[in-house]
Amino acid sequence: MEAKIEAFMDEIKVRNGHEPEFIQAVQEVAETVIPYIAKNEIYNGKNILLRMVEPERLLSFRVAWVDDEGEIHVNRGYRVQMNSAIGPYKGGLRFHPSVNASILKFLAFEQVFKNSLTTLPMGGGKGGSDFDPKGKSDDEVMRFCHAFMTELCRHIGPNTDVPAGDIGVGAREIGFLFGMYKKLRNEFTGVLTGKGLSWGGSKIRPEATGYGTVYFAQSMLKTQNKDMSGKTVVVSGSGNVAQFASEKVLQLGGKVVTLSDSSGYIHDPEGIDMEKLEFVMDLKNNRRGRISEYAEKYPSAKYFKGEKPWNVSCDVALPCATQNELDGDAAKSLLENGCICVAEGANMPSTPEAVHAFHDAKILFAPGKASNAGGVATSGLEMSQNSLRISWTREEVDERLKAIMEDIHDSCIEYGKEEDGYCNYVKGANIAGFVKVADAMLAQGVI
Ligand SMILES: NC(=O)C1=CN([C@@H]2O[C@H](COP(=O)(O)OP(=O)(O)OC[C@H]3O[C@@H](n4cnc5c(N)ncnc54)[C@H](OP(=O)(O)O)[C@@H]3O)[C@@H](O)[C@H]2O)C=CC1
Ligand SMILES: O=C(O)CCC(=O)C(=O)O
Repeated sequence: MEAKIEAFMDEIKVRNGHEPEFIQAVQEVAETVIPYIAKNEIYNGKNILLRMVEPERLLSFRVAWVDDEGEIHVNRGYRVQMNSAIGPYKGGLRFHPSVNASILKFLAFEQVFKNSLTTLPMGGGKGGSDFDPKGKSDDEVMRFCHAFMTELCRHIGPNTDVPAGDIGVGAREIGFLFGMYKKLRNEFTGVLTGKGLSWGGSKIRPEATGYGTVYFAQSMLKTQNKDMSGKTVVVSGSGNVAQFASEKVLQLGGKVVTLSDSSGYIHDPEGIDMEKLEFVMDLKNNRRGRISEYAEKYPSAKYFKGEKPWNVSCDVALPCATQNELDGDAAKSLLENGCICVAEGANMPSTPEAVHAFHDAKILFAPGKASNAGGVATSGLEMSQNSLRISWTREEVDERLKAIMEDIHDSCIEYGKEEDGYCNYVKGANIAGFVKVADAMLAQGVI
């Protein structure tokens, strides 16, 4: 079996040799799905996985825009339309200077499995740009978003491809993108999710990724007759996912002791309560400041410049910032300090070495494609509400989100439980996500 996986990966490396993040994401899937294919006759000889790793379409385009001083800038825009076997392409847009084809292909590939797990009819895609919104005025961000959409609008639509937010793309950017789409196409449709509540957005969508991650962690803890109450929780990031994961932990009686950004982390041993979290939300969402300001405001906290929070002792860790932010050494440190549960809010935040360490220690570990699927699931609910032209209540959406996260947990258990009773959630998520997409691909023939 190892030789089979190696041969498959050799082929992937030849075609995508300069794309390390994409190769990393494919390797993780190949290790769990290829043995499953081998045992299941219907998938044999169909080259399904080889077809799944090749994007159906990869668009790259110039985005030219003018800054406040009248200077012209050029960025690169992308949309990776990875797989549409079970529904229109669906997945976020990322605006960050690190964005390139490798990062977007890894994200789009993971999105295919994640969207399949939600039980909703959504294919997988991802897009974005190397544009850096940091330090830009609202007018500059608006001009960039408008320029980006003048090209993207030709390739998306409510039944074709429905983008949303990701790193660097929040409510402000979705508004500018939606405005330009509506103007160019002269139609008011659910072409983007994460919209404002007065113009087609869904209640709970802003909260959904963070809340869903904690609901998933709660389901994992339940398998050991434990829950979030009284747990000390280390969170990384301080953006959308980190903020609402922290809020849900607090609501469930846990104690959040860290938050971070790309400059460093804060440790508040007294806990980040709701009032302190509201300060962070205003700092990050309105004033667009740095997390170091938290330690200036609250003397109970210390700021650690240039460091990550994984040395802080905790019961539960929620990496909610970015890919590969938690490496093998960080995993060792978490384990030594008593961590029993890791649920990824970010996409692929744990390196392969970290994942192996968690599995070897047999702690509860959930990969992002399962635990952070609440965001895209609620985007799917936003699409349903747009189609029906109705708006569900907060309670209704939250109940559906909870039910979807429980379903995903059940699927991971179904496909990931090992002989000794340990659940390998990575294996479970990969196989459960694969089966639905592969069956649809088989039914639709070689296209
Ligand atoms: N938004 C959503 O609905 C979903 C998001 N995700 C994933 O969750 C993660 C966070 O996204 P989201 O909260 O929406 O994004 P935001 O832009 O709101 O926040 C991102 C956070 O991560 C930090 N960060 C970004 N890049 C780095 C880096 N290279 N090193 C260290 N810290 C970094 C940012 O710090 P700084 O401000 O300094 O850049 C910020 O605190 C991403 O992996 C995303 O793909 C997954 C599912 C859905
Ligand atoms: O809501 C969406 O469509 C996208 C969410 C997303 O980008 C993700 O799940 O990583």
